[in-house]
Amino acid sequence: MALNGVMPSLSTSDKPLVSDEEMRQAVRTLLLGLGENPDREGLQDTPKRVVKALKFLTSGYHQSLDELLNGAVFTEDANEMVLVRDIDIFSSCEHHILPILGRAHVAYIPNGKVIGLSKIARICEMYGRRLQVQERLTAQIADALTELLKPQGVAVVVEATHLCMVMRGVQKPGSWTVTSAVRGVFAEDARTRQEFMDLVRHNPRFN
Ligand SMILES: Nc1nc2c(ncn2[C@@H]2O[C@H](COP(=O)(O)OP(=O)(O)OP(=O)(O)O)[C@@H](O)[C@H]2O)c(=O)[nH]1
Ligand SMILES: [Zn+2]
Repeated sequence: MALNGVMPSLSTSDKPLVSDEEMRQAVRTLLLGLGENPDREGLQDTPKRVVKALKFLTSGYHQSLDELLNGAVFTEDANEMVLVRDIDIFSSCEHHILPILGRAHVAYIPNGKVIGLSKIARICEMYGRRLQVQERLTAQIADALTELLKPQGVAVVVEATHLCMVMRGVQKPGSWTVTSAVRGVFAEDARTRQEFMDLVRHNPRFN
C-alpha cells in the first residue's frame, strides 16, 4: 500500500543533484561572503559540519510513512479520543533556514484502528525535519494520520516560536505562533473540537 500520497518523499535511493563536495564549497563561499577566513583553524571543518547538520535537519525528506510505521497499526474497537500532547518540534523555516521550535498536540478518534503512540511523535519528526512553514507542517501531520487510519477525525495543534522572528527581522522573542488542522468529526462537531482544545490547555503534570 502506498502511504506517501500526503506529501512527496524522496526515497533513500534518490541520488542528490548536488554532491556533498559542492555543498561544502557553497558553505565555504558563504563564509567568505561573511568576511570570514574559512581556512582558520576553527572554521576548517565547518563546511563539512554544516552540510552534515543540514542533511540531518532535512532528513525527513528521505523517510516514508511506510518505513516509519513499521506495521504498528492495530485493529482495536476503540471509539474515544486519543491525544498525544507536548511532542517536541524542531523544524526549519523554509524562508530563512532558521529553527522553528515548539510543541505539537495530536489527537484522533479511532474508527477500528489505532496507531502505536510513538509513531505519532515519529510522524511529527518526519515532517519537522524538512524545510517548512508551520501551517503546512500542521496540515501534513493531520493528513498523514487521516491517510493511515481513516479515523473518525484528527486534530493537530502546533505552537512554535520562529527564530527568524526572534534573532533577526522583527525581533520578537516572546511571540508564539499557534496553528491547527482539524479533519473529520473535529471539523464537523464543535463539541468534539472543544473537548480537544480543553485537553490541550489542561496541564497534565502530576505533582
Ligand atoms: N505563514 C508563515 N510565515 C512564516 C513562517 N516562517 C517564517 N514566515 C514568514 O515568512 C515571511 C517572509 O517574508 P519576507 O518579507 O519575504 O522576508 P524577510 O524580509 O526576511 O521578512 P522579515 O522576517 O519580516 O524581516 C516573514 O514574514 C516570516 O515571518 C511560517 O511557518 N508560516
Ligand atoms: Zn523564517
